Amino acid sequence: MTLILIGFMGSGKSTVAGVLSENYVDLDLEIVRKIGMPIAQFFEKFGEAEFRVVEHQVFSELIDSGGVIATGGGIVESPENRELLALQSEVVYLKANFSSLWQRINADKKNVRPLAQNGAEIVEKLYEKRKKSYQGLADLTVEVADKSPEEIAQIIFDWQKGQKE
Ligand SMILES: Nc1ncnc2c1ncn2[C@@H]1O[C@H](COP(=O)(O)OP(=O)(O)OP(=O)(O)O)[C@@H](O)[C@H]1O
Ligand SMILES: O=C(O)C1=C[C@@H](O)[C@@H](O)[C@H](O)C1
Ligand SMILES: [Mg+2]
Repeated sequence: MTLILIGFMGSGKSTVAGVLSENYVDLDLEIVRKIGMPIAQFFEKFGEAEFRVVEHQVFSELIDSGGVIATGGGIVESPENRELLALQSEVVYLKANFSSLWQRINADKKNVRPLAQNGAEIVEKLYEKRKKSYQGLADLTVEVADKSPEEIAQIIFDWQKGQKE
């Protein structure tokens, strides 16, 4: 069984995956490895549609790896990825209100997110558009805005344990 974290940019998928497992797979990092350049540069050169093709390839190769996967915020954009996610039974949605996410995205200088370079209103529209997909595909939803990564990881561990009992 693969534990898959989904949610908007800044929700903490990569951070929480690191607490859950030291061997977690970060889909964005795997994509960077495959394309040989930063994601922002790939968007500039080839555009979002091409990025989604690569994202789907990498995701379908790793989805049955059995560990923990931190997806990118746009994993639900492609219908093919939504189909893959619907077949999984440990999809965890890290949910937060937009203003918390926007604060985190802007404070995070380490990661340049091409789709977050637009103004808050445009990014919020993207958030509103994706919200239903994240929620609809989730087996577990965790409210993350007021919790530490460790608290979030503990909630997920406890839920997983309950699933196995
Ligand atoms: N629970 C938390 N509380 C406070 N800050 C957090 C929490 N989780 C993550 N952060 C911070 O928010 C920022 C975004 O986190 P992270 O990169 O893990 O998000 P992500 O969901 O993987 O984003 P993306 O979709 O762009 O990959 C980072 O600076 C991280 O340190
Ligand atoms: O929300 C998105 O569409 C994205 C989020 C990031 O994790 C990256 O996968 C990329 O920047 C696209
Ligand atoms: Mg991430």
